[in-house]
This record gives sequence, C-alpha cells and structure tokens, in this order.
Amino acid sequence: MTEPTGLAGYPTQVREEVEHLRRVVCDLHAELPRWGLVVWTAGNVSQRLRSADLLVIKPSGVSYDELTPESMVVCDLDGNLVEGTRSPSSDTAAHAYVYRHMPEVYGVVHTHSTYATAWAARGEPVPCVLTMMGDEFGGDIPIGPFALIGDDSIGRGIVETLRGSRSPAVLMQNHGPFTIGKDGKAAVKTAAMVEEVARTVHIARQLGEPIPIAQHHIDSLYARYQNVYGQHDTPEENPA
Ligand SMILES: O=C(CO)[C@@H](O)[C@@H](O)COP(=O)(O)O
Repeated sequence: MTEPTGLAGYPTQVREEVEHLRRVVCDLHAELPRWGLVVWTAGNVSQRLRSADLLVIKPSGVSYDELTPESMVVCDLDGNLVEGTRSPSSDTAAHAYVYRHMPEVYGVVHTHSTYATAWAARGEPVPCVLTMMGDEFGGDIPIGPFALIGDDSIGRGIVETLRGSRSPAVLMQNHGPFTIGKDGKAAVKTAAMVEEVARTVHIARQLGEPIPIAQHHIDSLYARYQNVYGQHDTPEENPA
C-alpha cells in the first residue's frame, strides 16, 4: 500500500467536503445496526466526493458505537489510503471499483443481512412478487458471481451484474448484498429494503408459491416510484 498523501495538497473545497462526508458516513453506519442489517462489524458504507476522486469509508473492524467522524478514512478511487489513522474497510477495493466504473454512483453499502444473504447462499435471485420490489428494484434482485475478497473480483462482479439491471442491489453469491445509490443514504435505504423484501418473499415461499407480477405492472410501479413518490420541491419553495 502506498504512503498516504494526506489532503494538504487538495483545494479548500475538497477538504471541506471531506469533513462533511466524515459526519455523513459516520452517521450512516449507525443505521446498519438500527435496521438490523449487521452483526458485530460486518457491514460498511462509503460515499464518493463530488469535488474530487476520493471516497470516505469506515475503518476496518471497528465497532459501530466506536465510530466517529474523525475515525472515518479517506481513500482514492484505486482504494489507496489518502488520509486516516486506521486501515480502511476490507471492502474498500470493491467500493472503489464501483465508483470507477459507474460514474453515476456516489454511495455504496455492503452488509451480510440475514435473509438477503440466505438468498445469496442459494445463488437465487429474489423474484419480483411484491409491489415494493417493483418500486425500489424495478424487477428481481439479481445474483452476482462468487468472488473472493482481496482484489477487484467483487467490484467487477457487482458492476457486471448491475450495469444491465434496474436494481440498485446485487446479492453476491455465497457472500451477501451490495447496494448502490446517488449518495450513501440512498444506498443504506436500499440495503434496508433488500433485507425487508428478502424476508417477506422467504416467508411467502414457506406458505406457498408467490404470484408473479406482470412485467408491464412492474414497469409502471418502478416509473411511478422513481419519478413521483415522495416530496417534491414546489417552485415557491425552491425558486429557480
Ligand atoms: O465480510 C467481510 C470480510 O470477509 C467484510 O464485509 C466485513 O467483515 C466488514 O469488514 P470491514 O469491517 O468493513 O473491514
């Protein structure tokens, strides 16, 4: 690993964004135990800067209740440490690979949440049998290839699977979910939704065969949720 360069050579705007994302990414890690998505330290969140090719991620193996904004680690998009007193998450290479190859992505989350990981263990996509899946995933939640940690294999598997899918989540075979988003919060939300629908569909399958949703209904659900759902600034609230 190269010697960390530090942020001294970066413009003030970049250093200010790093300080902001240290707080944001630290707070987002508290959402993982809050939504029952992790055991021990088995999950991580990162967010990419808008002002430089850098990312902020948690330090590896540190308990969520010990995380602080100052303990967050800054890396470049090759996964090299730029600023931080601790080693970055062991999944940093995967996060960095996604950012390098999916420029629209600014948030990545990885967990081993129980029901989603059970589907990953079977290598079975979660079928789109819930309207909430149509909303959030636009179809099934796909399975990515088996890949060992330690190089770009996991990142490559994530990108190759998600590039051809509307889903912001992939279940890496025998490993667990990775999610992407426009920022870290969006990726954390998707991680919570992945676990929720994985559990619901699992329970449904215990009681019988779930009923598939017709593709044109899935397309309609996805279009509404992605473009209409939620609050939208009205012109007076957000004058041009
Ligand atoms: O599963 C693995 C490593 O095999 C990791 O995703 C998990 O332990 C979290 O690691 P980090 O604490 O982010 O380094």
